[in-house]
Amino acid sequence: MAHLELKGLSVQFGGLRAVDGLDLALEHGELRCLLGPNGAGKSTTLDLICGKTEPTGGQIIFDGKDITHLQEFKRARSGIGRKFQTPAIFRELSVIENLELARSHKPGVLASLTVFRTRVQGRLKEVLELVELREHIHTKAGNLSHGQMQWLEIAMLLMQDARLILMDEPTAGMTIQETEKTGEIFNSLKGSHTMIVVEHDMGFVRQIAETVTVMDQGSLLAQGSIQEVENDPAVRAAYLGDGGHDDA
Ligand SMILES: Nc1ncnc2c1ncn2[C@@H]1O[C@H](COP(=O)(O)OP(=O)(O)OP(=O)(O)O)[C@@H](O)[C@H]1O
Repeated sequence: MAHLELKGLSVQFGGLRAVDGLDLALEHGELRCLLGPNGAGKSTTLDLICGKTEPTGGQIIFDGKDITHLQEFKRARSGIGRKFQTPAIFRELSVIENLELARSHKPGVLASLTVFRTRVQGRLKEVLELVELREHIHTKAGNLSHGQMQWLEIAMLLMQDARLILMDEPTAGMTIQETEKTGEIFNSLKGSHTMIVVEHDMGFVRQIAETVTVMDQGSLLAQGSIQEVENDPAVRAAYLGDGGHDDA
């Protein structure tokens, strides 16, 4: 059974079909890169999956359940995490306080300020090591580098037990080293977390890609391995190639 399935998913804004009959299926633990020209409907697709936008047609099935009209907070509770370009971190709190707050919002865990005294062990330790913030637990989030802030937000989603993580241009504004580290983080989440990554940086896509889906004008244009997609004439015409987006 697919972890996430979109069936004929559509949304119309006035006369514009931003997402138009999109079919997509992701296996458990799969990392899917979502590519396409500006305005193709990629961010809107993520908005539809996390419940920020209500579809005008089609279905969203997550973990075998129809969540098409489920409220956004209930989707978050059921394990769908969304990372936006501007990280949703508390800049005045330390790294560890941000992570403890994220954990305390997990269903079934009582929110309590005493959690701030929790020792760095178990899942928290694992997550801190994954995002290389173990040495920065007492640093104010607002004083972290741009890349570290993005990783902290990913860590927060992991502490909330997000099992499907939706990411919109996660490497925007990152240095080459930060981008590479982000790729390593994503690669190590493969298998245990299902991810959709909207990305324009083709070098980064090559670092992390398994299956790539290309959208154009709200619909699926092509799907396959990075090589298949890069050699597809329709993709080259709409997105890559001359005047396109091959910035690798
Ligand atoms: N809330 C909204 N109301 C009206 N139009 C919208 C809304 N959200 C998105 N759109 C339009 O829907 C289309 C798809 O936008 P979307 O942001 O999903 O594209 P995208 O593929 O993510 O593009 P980019 O790569 O530039 O981020 C665009 O034409 C956009 O202007």
